[in-house]
Amino acid sequence: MTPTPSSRPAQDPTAAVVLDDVHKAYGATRAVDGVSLTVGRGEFFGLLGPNGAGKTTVVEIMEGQRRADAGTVTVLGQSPWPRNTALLPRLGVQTQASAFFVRLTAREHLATMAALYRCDAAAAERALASVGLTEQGSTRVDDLSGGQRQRLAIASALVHDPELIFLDEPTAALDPQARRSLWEVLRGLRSEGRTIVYTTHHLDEAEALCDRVAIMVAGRIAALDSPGRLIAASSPTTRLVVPAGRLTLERARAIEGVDRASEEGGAIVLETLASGRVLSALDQITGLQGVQTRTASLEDVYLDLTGAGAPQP
Ligand SMILES: Nc1ncnc2c1ncn2[C@@H]1O[C@H](COP(=O)(O)OP(=O)(O)OP(=O)(O)O)[C@@H](O)[C@H]1O
Repeated sequence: MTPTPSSRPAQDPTAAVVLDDVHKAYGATRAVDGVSLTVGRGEFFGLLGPNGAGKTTVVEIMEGQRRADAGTVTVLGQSPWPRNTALLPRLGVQTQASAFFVRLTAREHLATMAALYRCDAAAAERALASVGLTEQGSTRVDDLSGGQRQRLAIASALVHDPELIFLDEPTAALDPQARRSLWEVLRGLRSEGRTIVYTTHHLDEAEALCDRVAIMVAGRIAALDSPGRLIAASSPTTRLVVPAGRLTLERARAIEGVDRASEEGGAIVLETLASGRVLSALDQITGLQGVQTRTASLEDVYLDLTGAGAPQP
């Protein structure tokens, strides 16, 4: 289905998840404070926000691990609470602290997971292949690299072919290469049309992978849309980066059309709403060689929404 840009729940009975005005408090802490959202079938949906924003609590409520204090929660057409055992096999859950049978091989581990879900060994083999671990099938879980273990954790969440998958920071603690290679696995899941709720602190990742993202701040949804639309709707400011030693801050600030100038690692960063005018002034002063234009990213949107007073990781 086509994702809806609105943060209000669509009245779509076939949606994977519909939250309507969901609240959850722990004592005086309003962890979730009126969250409404819809995750469409086949959607790769990102949940972003600083530490303590309420992401985990929202996911736990969707998974049926926690009861919402108020509001309605519908997951695959059903209420996940009280714990709905008919729903559980339809969900796949990967957590940051995934439990493994460490003395088994990757293949044996998945075969055990498959058996727990009453699936056959072919299901384990398919899950192994879908995360690119077939070659490591005979490697003991203990001997897998960090990136391979994360793949195995994802495969464990996929083995029973669930309709809805929750992935919680699967790329946390991976080196940049392993992270990028896991992106390919995630892109593969996306192209298979799986419905995924994806929690991450990596904004580049959310921008690259997610159909839509919800940015949570202090228990509420501060923004919800596709990364592209969020970026397009954000500040129209362009940043021009002039290499070190070419321009003083004072001179930069005097250029007509420059709203703000700052120094970043020796380079001068100019913020402007009139990039054409400023670029031609720069051309006169220092030449344009090496001058970079930085367009807005999801990170800019995120920092705008969460920057002031928000708890930082
Ligand atoms: N079991 C609990 N008891 C009391 N307070 C809790 C509990 N779980 C979470 N909280 C509080 O609720 C708020 C939301 O926490 P939550 O873990 O949902 O946020 P989060 O966005 O997932 O954070 P992180 O990115 O650090 O995982 C925080 O203030 C947290 O301290």
